[in-house]
Amino acid sequence: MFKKVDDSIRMHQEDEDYTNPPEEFIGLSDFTSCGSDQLSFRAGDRLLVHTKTSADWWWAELGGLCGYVPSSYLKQDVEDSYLKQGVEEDTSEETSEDPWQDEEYFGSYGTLRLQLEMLSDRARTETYRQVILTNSAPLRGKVVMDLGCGTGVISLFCARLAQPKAVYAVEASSIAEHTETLVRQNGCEEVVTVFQGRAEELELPGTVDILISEWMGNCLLFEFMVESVLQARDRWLREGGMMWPSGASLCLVPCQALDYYTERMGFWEQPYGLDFTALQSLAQSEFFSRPRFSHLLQPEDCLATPCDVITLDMLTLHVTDLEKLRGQFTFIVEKAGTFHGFTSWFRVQFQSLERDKTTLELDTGPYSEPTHWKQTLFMLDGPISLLGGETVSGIILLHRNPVWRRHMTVTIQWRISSTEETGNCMVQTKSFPMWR
Ligand SMILES: N=C(N)NCC[C@H]1O[C@@H](n2cnc3c(N)ncnc32)[C@H](O)[C@@H]1O
Repeated sequence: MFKKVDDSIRMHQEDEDYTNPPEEFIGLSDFTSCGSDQLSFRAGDRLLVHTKTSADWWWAELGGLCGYVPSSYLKQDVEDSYLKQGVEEDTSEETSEDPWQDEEYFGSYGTLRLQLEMLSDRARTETYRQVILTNSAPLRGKVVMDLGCGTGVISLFCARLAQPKAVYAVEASSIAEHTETLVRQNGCEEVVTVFQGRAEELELPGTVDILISEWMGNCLLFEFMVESVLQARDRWLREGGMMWPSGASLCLVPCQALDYYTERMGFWEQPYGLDFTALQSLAQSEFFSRPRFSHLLQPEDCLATPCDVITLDMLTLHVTDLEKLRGQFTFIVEKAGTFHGFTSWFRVQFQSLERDKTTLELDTGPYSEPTHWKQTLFMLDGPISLLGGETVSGIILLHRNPVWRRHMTVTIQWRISSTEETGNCMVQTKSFPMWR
């Protein structure tokens, strides 16, 4: 909860534009402050927003306290604002927004562009093929659900490389209309049945022995398709059945990102001999306030040994666990360099159907063959020079958006302490909306 006013905050209040009276907003969900200048509130609280400092963070007041609040957690007080503007209250628009954005989401997956990107990802697709191939014997006679099958490639692997009793290929986007044809053209129609629709809404012929899905998004969870997988597990996976992937880990490392920093920030130093540094604060807000997807981290830019910060067991994970996931880290900086930010990626494991057989893994990190996800970069506001030997420790919070259910905010809190550090070192924190 925000308590003291330090210089930046005081400067901010002096900037207050008093010609614009504060607007009243209502909290859509609880928000717990992740930094000393943020303001916690509960769903239903009525906050006064004084300044919309940026698209994502607003300066607000509640009960005499002020602080930054995430704009995506607030809803205009329709009664109040419409009355002020004398606008006829029309909630139809407000309620028509689908929090899952399914039309846009499944619309994009109905295009070959995304399906091609996933199929062209050799490391991804070959891993799933190897999982089927190495488990072909125990797959005999089993019933498999392939959730989000897309073109059906995993289902076809099952039918062609093993002898399952049945494969239920479930796909909500319009690509499913073509999947039926692909199943027939590859002679798998006896085994593979395509079900077009959202997995949550479908009736399957019965329970399944294995639930296989390629559900992972950037930073592991973006899109939150994992919720659909867990719902399907709870409804269709038989007791003792197998989840593929069986486990998932989110990995993190402090890193250099000099090329990206130079390209987006350094550029303004002297373009064409001119001084454009006045644009650098805007550049920081525009380029560094959100994660950068598809960042290709070079191994030599890792400043420490990466670590798993969040680990999920797909058999025991609950949908409610997805609201807030927390991990912690302690990195020992292994070489001198510039700390530009943190990079994250994920690994997923496929436990063998046969006891004590090898667990296969898909690692999307910088030390493995690149995948279409690449990695996700979280840039600090400003680079920090490190000598080597320092400790970078802290926590990472994945806070699912209570309104936009495929989105989340990643908050990283860290402190840098060096061996000769005396007294308390500063704890830094930064929140990155992904994307709302
Ligand atoms: N990040 C990913 N791996 N995305 C793959 C998503 C694939 O699964 C499909 N899909 C996602 N959620 C669902 C669902 N609840 N039901 C059926 N298909 C789904 C989607 O249309 C696409 O073909």
